[in-house]
Amino acid sequence: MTRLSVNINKVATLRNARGGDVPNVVKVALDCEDFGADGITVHPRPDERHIRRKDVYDLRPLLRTEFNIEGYPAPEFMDLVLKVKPHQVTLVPDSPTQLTSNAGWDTKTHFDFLNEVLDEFNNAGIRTSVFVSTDAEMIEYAAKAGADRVELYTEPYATAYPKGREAAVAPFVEAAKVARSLGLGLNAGHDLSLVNLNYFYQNIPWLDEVSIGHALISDALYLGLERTVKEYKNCLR
Ligand SMILES: CC(=O)[C@@H](O)[C@H](O)COP(=O)(O)O
Ligand SMILES: NCC(=O)COP(=O)(O)O
Repeated sequence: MTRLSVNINKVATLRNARGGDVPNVVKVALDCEDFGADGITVHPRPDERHIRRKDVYDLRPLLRTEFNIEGYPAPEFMDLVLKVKPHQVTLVPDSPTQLTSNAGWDTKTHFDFLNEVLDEFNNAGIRTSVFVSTDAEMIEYAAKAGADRVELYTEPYATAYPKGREAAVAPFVEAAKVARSLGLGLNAGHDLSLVNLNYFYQNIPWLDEVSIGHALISDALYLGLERTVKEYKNCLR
């Protein structure tokens, strides 16, 4: 089964536009779970422009599904994750001011750093995932560094999909095979949508998890949250 983890960053972005507590991030997360989501993802950034540290603490005791925290492993982030102890931490190589994630790790260049960080999370009993491109060497070094899983950065797939979906998915199928041969679990995310998700899943049915935020929350404006979560779940069958 491929799990759907809903990324609720965009819900927090909307809330923060006015201050206050509308929409309520915790309620939306719990509703996503009720509507069929298998997990909740947050990506707290250092400037707290969407998910705040407080949201992470508020969510932890109330979630009933898997909690995935993504981010760059700066000391503040590591401290937060080690205190909150989510089911999974996903390491992303974003700089503090970055608009959104736009690349996977160079796991070879940053091997020693990743190895140290992964050790800390592994010792704390938190499943680890490393955000990578489809480059086989990057996946191999993620495994050597101690990752339990890799998350494939799917923006290039989403961008190439309208021009030709077979060519778009081909490097991801190869990367997924490399990950499987190394015994790594496999996640995917970034710009996945109702348009491109089912084809991705059909080609890589052994995917463990997709995390989806931007398109899903945008679709919910038209379809409503309940129908949207169900439609994304249907894409994973
Ligand atoms: C790692 C990844 O692809 C997502 O977490 C993405 O970066 C979402 O972050 P934003 O919602 O800040 O764009
Ligand atoms: N890990 C990817 C994620 O959580 C959501 O990315 P996006 O759907 O907001 O592009």
